[in-house]
Amino acid sequence: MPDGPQFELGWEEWLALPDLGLPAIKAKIDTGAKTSALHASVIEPFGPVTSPQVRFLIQPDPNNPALEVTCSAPVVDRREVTSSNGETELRYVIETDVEMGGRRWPIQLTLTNRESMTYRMLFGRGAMQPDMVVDPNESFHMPELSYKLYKGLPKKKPVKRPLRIALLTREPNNYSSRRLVEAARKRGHVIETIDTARCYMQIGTLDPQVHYDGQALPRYDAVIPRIGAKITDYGMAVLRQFSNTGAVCLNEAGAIGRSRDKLLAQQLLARAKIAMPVTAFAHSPKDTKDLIGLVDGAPVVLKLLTSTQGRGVVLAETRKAAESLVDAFRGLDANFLVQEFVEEAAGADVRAFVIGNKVVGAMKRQAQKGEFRSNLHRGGTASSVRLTADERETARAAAKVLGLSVAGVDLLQTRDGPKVLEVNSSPGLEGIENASGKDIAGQIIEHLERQVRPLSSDRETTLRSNRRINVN
Ligand SMILES: Nc1ncnc2c1ncn2[C@@H]1O[C@H](COP(=O)(O)OP(=O)(O)OP(=O)(O)O)[C@@H](O)[C@H]1O
Ligand SMILES: [Mg+2]
Ligand SMILES: [Mg+2]
Repeated sequence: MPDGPQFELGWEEWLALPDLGLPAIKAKIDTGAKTSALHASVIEPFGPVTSPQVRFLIQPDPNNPALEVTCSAPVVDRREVTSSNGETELRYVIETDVEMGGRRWPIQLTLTNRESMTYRMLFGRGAMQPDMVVDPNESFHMPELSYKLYKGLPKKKPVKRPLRIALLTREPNNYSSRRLVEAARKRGHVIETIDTARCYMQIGTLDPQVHYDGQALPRYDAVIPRIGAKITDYGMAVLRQFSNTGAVCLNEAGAIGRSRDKLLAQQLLARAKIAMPVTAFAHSPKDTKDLIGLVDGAPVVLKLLTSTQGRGVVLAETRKAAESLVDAFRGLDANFLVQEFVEEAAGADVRAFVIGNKVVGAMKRQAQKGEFRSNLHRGGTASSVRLTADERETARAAAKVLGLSVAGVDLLQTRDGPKVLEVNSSPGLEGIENASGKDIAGQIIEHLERQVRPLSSDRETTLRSNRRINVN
């Protein structure tokens, strides 16, 4: 440690990033991290090959998402960074000045758009000067700043203009795709249908692109993912690449992944105290009896994890039947879950359609006589329904926990209130539009319009150029 007076930091500090136009940021000081990180969104590269830049959006105040600042900075690198939750991400690295306690010096920052971080900035040891020490018991050793410093900065409004939208789907002609295309065109946007499975990409460039049929796709303002269960993993990779190009994704790849992994989704919902039917999973065949006991014995519902449209969902009325079914599924090497049978739902469930933290429509599906599965593909019928406040709140919360901005939340109506069956990240539009009589496709496009940021003039340069920059 150097002699002389030390520059002592607490474990959280206010600082400024003047070159980015950020007069006040609350940062977590983290000597366990080498690299510093800034929580940004809508990260997009621009500028000439010789001096690449990146533009991004910052919401400095975690409690005021309406406060947004658009920043730009020179890119010095792209780097693989593993964050504290273990996920590895390819991030832009920028260099900019930091100001703290009357000092100003250049630091390197990576840009990440992980959702919901309490601190907008992580100040790592790589950014610390030789005489700096950190007192883990103290907060705010440096002079306190305030978000009030942002007052007077010009406000950015979402601009009404024709958007360039990509609809990622393998089924361009189904009802949902046709309605989304129609709704986008009606509102003056340009929308192209793109087959997810035909997209390919080169990873690790400063200028991410998605290729299709021998050509680089243009930059889209927004992408609507309608990713089928069969290509979830590849579809998520394609979507992440689109996100890297600066496109707004209607649902993020991570959120789609969380909802598709039924075990993970159930665990996340349970952790958020969202009511669900009692559910159990096991891996070893030795635990069959105990597994059925965990959900209180027969009758139970067994579900193949790869099931869709009700096909892999069976009711075992007796314990014996449940045991033989479990054994049969095991013999087929199938992954499945065992769930308490909610008899009073009486063959009905409720689909709540969530867009941007609001339930915009709902329908009740009733199974045909002698059937407990209400799926429309199994002969169920749909009708419009008015949800209770509890049902609306449960649906909204379930979508939020998984990070989905558009979701179809399926609920069973039980004696103890609504219980979540599952959350769909690409909910179909046909049943809900017909039953509710609402223009759900139009509302989805309207939601996208609110998410897309205004263009600045130099964005046009990026649109035209087809350059590719290798960092190494
Ligand atoms: N625990 C339960 N108790 C009573 N009824 C149930 C239960 N689980 C499912 N059902 C009925 O069976 C139907 C199908 O179940 P579920 O939605 O879980 O599977 P799925 O439709 O095959 O999956 P996906 O919706 O992903 O295609 C539900 O819509 C509901 O009507
Ligand atoms: Mg279902
Ligand atoms: Mg589903």
